[in-house]
Amino acid sequence: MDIHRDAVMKALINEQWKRFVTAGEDERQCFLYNLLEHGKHLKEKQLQMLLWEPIIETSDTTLVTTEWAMYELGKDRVRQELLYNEITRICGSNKVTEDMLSQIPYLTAVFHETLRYHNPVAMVPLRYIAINPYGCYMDKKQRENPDQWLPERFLDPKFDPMDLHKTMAFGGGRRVCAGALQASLIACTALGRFVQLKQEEEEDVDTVGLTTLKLRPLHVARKPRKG
Ligand code: HEM
Repeated sequence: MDIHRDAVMKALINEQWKRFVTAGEDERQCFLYNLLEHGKHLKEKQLQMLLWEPIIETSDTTLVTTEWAMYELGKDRVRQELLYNEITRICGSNKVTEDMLSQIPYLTAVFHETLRYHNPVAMVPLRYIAINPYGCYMDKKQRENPDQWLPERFLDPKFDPMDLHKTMAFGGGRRVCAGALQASLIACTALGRFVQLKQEEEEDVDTVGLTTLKLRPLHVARKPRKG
């Protein structure tokens, strides 16, 4: 793991460093440039870890939530159909975009219910105390059927549709997640697109081929098998 991480971070830093040489002032306004410019005392490993952590914490949480939502929808044909119909009603044959999300409440409900049911951050540190969200979410006194994945619970009028903090997934207080809106937009748009793709192009999508091409260089993936 260490070797892979080091190799990826080294390649990423080198790539960006080359870009910074020709980039304008505006394009240099980023976390990495500031680290490289003002963190000359940092060892290479420290630099890599400072970069690695936010990448993983922001992309892993969002990706894992999207994956769990797809898993739950994949198991639940009825709710998958419901979501598909709602998306089609709003978007027609167009692809889901971020600006349409506020009109598709079931999609955001799927996102929030997935955060509740498969919380990607197991412990939420509120600095002086740590909260166990799973314990709170599964409390039968607080929620009906807490052990079931039921997105409709977040359609209850007691929840503000635009509230990103229907669960404790993004923490709270001063250190509340700075990317909650972005995570919600990315995950919901991706989910919406996957559901559209699944229903409309089910027959055409060669998922095995796609994965193979992504994971292996093209010339290797295309090499005909012997025998
Ligand atoms: C589903 C996805 C995500 C979840 C569940 C999540 C959860 C959290 C939690 C619980 C914290 C608070 C940690 C603490 O109290 O120390 C946090 C902090 C933070 N998150 Fe997220 N996060 C997600 C996605 C993102 C994304 C996409 C970004 C950026 C684009 C982001 C940026 C941040 C930042 C910068 C902080 C630190 C805030 C601070 O300490 O002032 N997060 N996140």
